[in-house]
Amino acid sequence: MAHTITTEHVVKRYGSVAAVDDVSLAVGEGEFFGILGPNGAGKTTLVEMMEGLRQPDSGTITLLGQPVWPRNTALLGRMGVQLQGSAFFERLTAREQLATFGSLYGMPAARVDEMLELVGLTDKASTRAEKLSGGQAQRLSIACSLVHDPDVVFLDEPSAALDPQARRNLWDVLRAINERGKTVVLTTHYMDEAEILCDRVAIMDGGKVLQLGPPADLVRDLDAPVRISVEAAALGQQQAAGLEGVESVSGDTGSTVISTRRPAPVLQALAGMDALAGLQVRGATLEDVFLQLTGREYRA
Ligand SMILES: Nc1ncnc2c1ncn2[C@@H]1O[C@H](COP(=O)(O)OP(=O)(O)OP(=O)(O)O)[C@@H](O)[C@H]1O
Repeated sequence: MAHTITTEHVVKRYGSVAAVDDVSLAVGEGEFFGILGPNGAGKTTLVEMMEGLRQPDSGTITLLGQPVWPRNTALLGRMGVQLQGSAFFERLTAREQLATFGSLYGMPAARVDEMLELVGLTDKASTRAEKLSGGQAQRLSIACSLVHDPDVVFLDEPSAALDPQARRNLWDVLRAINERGKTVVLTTHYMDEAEILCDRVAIMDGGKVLQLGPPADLVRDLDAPVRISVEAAALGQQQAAGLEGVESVSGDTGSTVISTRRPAPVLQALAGMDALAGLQVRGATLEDVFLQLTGREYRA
């Protein structure tokens, strides 16, 4: 696969803090690439260096085959950087915002309507930016980053502060962008978002990339047990411990929770005992990957 972005041994320090500490990675063409980590992990610093907005202390970064530092204006038209909502011209409507950005790049007027459609804001075209909801403003800022038809789009925590429904709507927009062939680099501290959207994800903490790969592979490589829970009234802990394939049993409020790497015989036994009330089956997630890598719970 051709590489759209490469970073080699990139380091950025602020005083004694290594915000980004020797990061080497490559983002493929057309890839949906996630950078995941808790607050302060170094995500924004890394992405801003990829965008050519901050200078690495050492290491090299290329974007579309060219060095990004010193500031490379030839790359500006080929990358889209999501603006924060506060960067809007407050008194302009959604359509006027887009038209303003588009005209800077000589884009035809029809492009504006196409972008409004893409992010689901056609019916808000005449609404002023200051009157948009949080989710609508985020989508408009994404449309602004795409209006000049860049090859690579950087989105820094686009779903922060959105309610669950607005986040899901945004995910549809992000998928649509990637399906148009754009390389997407997304930073997020939401594990589920990274798991659902990204082809590959780099898990960062303390300035380092701790793990990198497709979310499903990272989870599978853990070889973590599946947790099966049923109502405690349907199955006691002692009974559960005697079933084939059970590794350990615990309980929480009103439930019996079984850990197993062989869920099939356990589920079969539960069905046979008519003990499926309140059944929940939970596989490992990226949160478990983070826990294993760092020895601590993930707290965004
Ligand atoms: N301009 C700066 N001056 C001093 N320290 C900084 C600066 N920018 C970032 N840092 C520090 O570098 C570390 C990484 O910050 P960064 O913003 O890259 O993390 P992040 O993963 O994007 O976090 P968040 O999810 O909170 O945005 C933090 O310890 C932060 O305090």
